[in-house]
This record gives sequence, structure tokens and C-alpha cells, in this order.
Amino acid sequence: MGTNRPITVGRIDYANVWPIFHYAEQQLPEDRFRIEKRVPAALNRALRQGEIDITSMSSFAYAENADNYLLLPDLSVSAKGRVNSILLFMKKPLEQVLKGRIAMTATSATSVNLLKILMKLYYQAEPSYVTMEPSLDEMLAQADAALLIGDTAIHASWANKEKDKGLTVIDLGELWRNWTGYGMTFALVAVRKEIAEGDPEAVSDVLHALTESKERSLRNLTPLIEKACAQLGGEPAYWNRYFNELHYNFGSDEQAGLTLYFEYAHQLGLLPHEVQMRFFQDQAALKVKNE
Ligand SMILES: C=C(O[C@@H]1C=C(C(=O)O)C=C[C@H]1O)C(=O)O
Repeated sequence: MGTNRPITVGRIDYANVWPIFHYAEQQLPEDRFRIEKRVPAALNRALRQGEIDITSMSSFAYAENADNYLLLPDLSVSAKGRVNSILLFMKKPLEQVLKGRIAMTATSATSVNLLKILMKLYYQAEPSYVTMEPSLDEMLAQADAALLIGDTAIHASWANKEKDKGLTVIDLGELWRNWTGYGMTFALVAVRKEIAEGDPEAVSDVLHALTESKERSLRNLTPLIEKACAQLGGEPAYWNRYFNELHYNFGSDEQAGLTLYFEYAHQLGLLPHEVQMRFFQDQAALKVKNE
């Protein structure tokens, strides 16, 4: 059974998802699939409100609504240590930031809650938080430190070096790893249950397109590196390292790190309930196996 309207697929508007999406769009026929590119917070909201059907999204926002969603298996944006694009920029020494005020980007859900977990449980600190649009200068005019994610964080980290702004930078993926010994999963791909039940073939098509894109991208990163230099600036060596330090699978290691994050988020009352991760079962794959 297929629905009559096209299936809307959400793509995070940052380089971190390029390996998963770069080759996928050309495999999803335009008469059946529509791609929406937005920042994570907008995709999180659109999925919750039923405006889109399948999306790459903040792992935290998946957890907030896990009963209504299924995860597309083995797809994520994760880091085993340094993530390079989830960064706390501090204009004051850390001791003052811990007692001060932190501006957080309005585009994120996972990272802002990761920062709260690290502040409370790692540093035993309770700074105050303000949510703002992602502009480093404006954020730092109002706060002692600023949390940015995605391409905005990358550009701000370059400007900090090139313009000698003298800000101290903490990479949240690296801090999480040093503290817990685990990697961290920032983004997942989820489908609304209603769509998975009503149009499983379409969901399966999206799963295959994203999985094939991931595999093809990782076999040869050169096209993505060239595109990143052309569209976002920077050097090939930077992007080579960036795409290599991110991980795009969601196996038992990634699940263990994310489970710990969900537990801490629940413990601090950031998530109102415990989270049971549930996955879309690809019937198309089962059918092929049984034939
Ligand atoms: C690696 C990243 O992962 C992401 C962080 C997200 C969040 O904080 O909610 C959501 C999706 C990803 O964009 C990044 O933004 O740089």
C-alpha cells in the first residue's frame, strides 16, 4: 500500500549528514519523495507536528517522542571522541563560566542537553542558560560562553583561530569521551510510526538510499571533501579529518553511549521518562532473505 501524497524526508542542513544524504537524493524519485533541508531543531519540531515523515534529527528529540517514532537502523551522526562541530566558546576562564551565563544555540536539542549534563554531573556547576540564534558575537555580547553546533560552529572555530579572538574552546564530544569512556550519538534518522505502518515500502526505499549513500561516501570521501571546500570553505585536510572523525553507523557501541546519555538526561529531569529505542523492521530485506 502506498500513500498518495509524497513522503517528506528531512535533511539536516549541515555537513555532518552529507555522507548519509549526498547520494541518496538522486535515488529517491521526485514524484514520491520530497526533501526538506532545515536545522535540527526545525526538523525535530516538524516531525513531532507530522509535517514531515522521516528525518535526520537530534537524538534527544527522538527520545522525547520515542513512542511515536521508529529508528532507521544503523544510521547516525556519532563521534568516538572529538566531534569538531559541537563547541563551547568561552570568553572568560572556565571557573567563571561555571558560575556565569551560557548562551546556547536555538538550532540544537542533543548538544544543549549534553552541555547541561556535563555542567551538572561532570563540573558540578549550575550556570544560567539563555537560548539564542546562532551568532557567536551576539551570543558573547550577552553571555560568558556560547554553544554552537554544525557548520556555524566550524566557521566560528576557524574565525577564532584566524582572527585571534582568543576564545577557549571545549569540544563536547571529546569531553564526554574523556569523562565516560563512551562515544556520543548526536543525530539519528527516525520515521513516524504511522508512516512506517502505512507505507513501509517507501520507508524501506529511504533506508536503502541512505545506507547506500553512507557506504559509497565512506568508500571515497573525495567528492564530499571537494564539495565542502567549494560550499563551506576551508582546506581539504580539514574536511578529510572531519568526515573521518564522525561515525555514521548505529551499532552496539554507539547505542551504549547514547543509552548512558539518555539515563543521565532522565536522572536530571531533562527527559521525563526512560527511553526504549525501537527500530523499523525492513520487510523488503526479510523478503529477499527468504526467497
Ligand atoms: C555533529 C553534529 O550533530 C548534530 C547535533 C544536533 C543537536 O545538537 O541537536 C542535531 C543534529 C546534528 O546536527 C553537529 O551539529 O555538528
